[in-house]
Parts: sequence; structure tokens; C-alpha cells
Amino acid sequence: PIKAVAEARTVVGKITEPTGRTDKGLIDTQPPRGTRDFFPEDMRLRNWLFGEFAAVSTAFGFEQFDAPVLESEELFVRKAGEEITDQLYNFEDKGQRRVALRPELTPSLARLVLQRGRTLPLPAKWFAIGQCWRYERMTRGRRREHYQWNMDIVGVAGVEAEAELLAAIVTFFERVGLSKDDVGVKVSSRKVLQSVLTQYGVPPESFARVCIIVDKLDKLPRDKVEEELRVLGVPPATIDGVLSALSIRSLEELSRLLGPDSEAVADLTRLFQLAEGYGYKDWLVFDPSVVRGLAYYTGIVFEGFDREGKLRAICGGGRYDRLLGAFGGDNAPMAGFGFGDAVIVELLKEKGKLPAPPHRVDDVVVPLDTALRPAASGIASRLRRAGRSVDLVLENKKMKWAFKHAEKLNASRLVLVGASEWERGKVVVKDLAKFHQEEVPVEDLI
Ligand SMILES: OCc1cccc(Br)n1
Repeated sequence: PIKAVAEARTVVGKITEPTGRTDKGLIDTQPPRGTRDFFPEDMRLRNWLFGEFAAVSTAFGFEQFDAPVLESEELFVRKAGEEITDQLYNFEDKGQRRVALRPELTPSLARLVLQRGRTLPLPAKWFAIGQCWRYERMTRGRRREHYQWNMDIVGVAGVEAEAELLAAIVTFFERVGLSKDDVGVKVSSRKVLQSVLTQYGVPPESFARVCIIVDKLDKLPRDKVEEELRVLGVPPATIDGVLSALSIRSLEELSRLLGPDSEAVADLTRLFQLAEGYGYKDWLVFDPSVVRGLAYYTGIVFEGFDREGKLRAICGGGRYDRLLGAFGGDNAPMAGFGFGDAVIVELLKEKGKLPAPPHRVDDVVVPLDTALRPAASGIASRLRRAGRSVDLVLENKKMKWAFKHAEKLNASRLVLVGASEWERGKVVVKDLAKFHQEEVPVEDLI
């Protein structure tokens, strides 16, 4: 047995106690494939980022909602060949129910809107920050989860909704220190593609699938995209028509192609006019090749991008006026965006703008001998009730250690509970920034 324990010690390392795991080796301490742990330093960054998401949402008067990560699979079963549904993290639970880890938040939002039905006051402006999942074959070693910030407006049919959502995205970029020289937002409308396909007599039921294939243009070679369109039954002439429309780079040109009464031209013209009013027009780029990869978009679509073109889309969104109908409900106009927590961090890191929020406390409280531990605990409670963050030293430590500890915690003050001062109803408060100390009566301590 001694030898076995000794062996176990080597396998399990310093955490093995005599009662440690001697039958097996150390558990796998890595998180499941494609997922991340958030150690405290990671959580501080994540809390900062989510704090920025929430601050922008609040500045725009949005209310926060959430829904289960686990949803009925039926919410995400769409037949448009989207990557997001091809990679659904779905399974059958112990009650033989078909369920899935949500790959996005929008269908859950739609479910909640339908749940409220006519009782939901419109317009509703809701936001969420939630973990979303995909089951990616690890061949590409990509992540299987990320956190996504969503903002959505329900009940506004005009592009004023999209203009407000774009303003929120620009506000976020400015808050985190990115300028229009670092990032931009490509804007288009699916009505462009819809008009072209209609001109070529492509049946409306193929529209969503064509969009999903065209969305792959920035990921697949053009001939692969053309092949997929051909397989879908889109004739070569139509393919050329579609692809040439996507190379247009001005609304004037678009107007010449689609005609003066085009809804797409009217929507986009209005959107750029509103953007001028908000003051973020220079952040926008009209780019009809932007179609986004979600089947349910019906109008304006947009995506945030880094001007150096090194990274994947930073965020994306658009109008989706028929999602409630797809779930069997009455349609209501809806528009929104999703903003992931990964690309933005890569971009901020690259731009040297990624904060590294330190762990800090306001006060470190130290009893200078064991008999004073109850007194020190009382001091810590008093300070905490006053709203201070307090690290109470829980073991008997010397002054030298306490100083180093307070420094490590970036503490503002070191509060020493010593016998002679305590007898006089006082404690010693050392201001660590001003190298100044004073005896403070306990009743005055805050
Ligand atoms: O944006 C697509 C997506 C969905 C779920 C999880 C991850 Br990682 N990525």
C-alpha cells in the first residue's frame, strides 16, 4: 500500500492526501473540447466586456431577458442549409424529448414574444447576453461555445429600428476605444437579392437557400458557390446576374439596376439618411455582397468588420419580419443583431486596447493576535456594511506578510487590529497610497 500511495502521489501530484485518489490517476482537468474555462483573470475581462454590452443596451433603453440554454430542437430546425443548424448541438433527453443547446438567441426571443402574444406592449426593445453552442467537428479545432450579446426591436416596421441598432453597435465600438478607422459596418438588404432573383424568375421558396449559399462567397471560392447554386437549380445566367449585382458599390448604381421604385433602394437610402443624423454614417459601407447566413432575414442586413480584413465578422444582424409566422404565430416586424465575445477580444488584443482589470479590494483587515480575531471579524463586517470590499486575513500572520498581501491585492488601506489600540477602542488604519497611518476610533471607521 505504501508503494501504491507513493505512486499515486507522483500521478496526482501535490493534491494527493492519504485519502486522495489512489485507484485512478488525476482526472482530466481540461474543459470539454471546444469550451473554455474562465479563471478569475478571465472572468474580470469577461465581466468588463459584458458590462460594456449591458451599458450600451441600457443607454438605448433596452430591457434584459434570458431563456434556457437548452431549448426544444424544433426552434432551430430550418431547411435552408445553414451552418448554424447543420452544427446543432442536439440530442434526445431521458424523456425522449428532442432538445438542443441554443446556437443563437433569436428563436428564444421569438418564443418569448409569442408566449406574451398580444399582451406584449410594442415596440419591445430587449437585450440578452447568453452562451450559445454548436457541435463543430473538431477537425477545424474551432470553439463549440461562445457568449453572444443580442439587441432586438419588436414592432417597428421602418428602418428606424435598424438605424437604432447600428447606433448601439457604433456606440459600443466607441466605448471600447475603436474608431471608424479600425472597424466599419457593411450594410445591405436581402431585398436586393430578392429583386434580382425575381427578375430572373427564381421561385420565392428558393430565396432563403440562395442567400445561405451566396453568404459563403467570403468563405468559399466563387466556383464552389456557383456549383452549389447550380445544384440548387439556379440557371447559369441567373447566377451571373446575381453575382454581378453583388459587386455594385453605390446606391446610385443599385437604383439603376433595380429601378427608382425599388424598396431596397428606398430602405437603404433612408437608413443612410438616419445614420447621418446619428453621426455614424462614416462607419457604414454599402456592400450588397452582405447577405448573412441566417435563413430568416427578410430585409436590411449588416455586419461589423475590421478594416484590416484579418478577422471574421465581429457582429451581424438585420430584419426578420417572418420569424413569428414560421413558428405558427402572427408576424410582427423584428430586427436585431448578435455580437460574439470572441472576435471582439481578438481585435482589441491586436489593437492593444484589451483591458486587464486587476483583482483589488478596498481594505485588508488583520488581527495582530489570535485573541483579537473576533474583533477583527467585527471590523470587517462593519466595513462591508459600509460598502467596502474587505479581505479579512484568516490565518495568524505577521505585519510584513500583511503588507505584502495588501500590496498584492492592490488594497487602498490596511486595517490593523492590535491589542493596545483595541483597549482604547481604536484600530490602526494605514492608507497605502499616501503612506500615512492614523488611529481611528472603531465607531468612526468606514
Ligand atoms: O456564430 C456561430 C456560433 C454559434 C454557436 C457557437 C459558436 Br462558437 N459559434
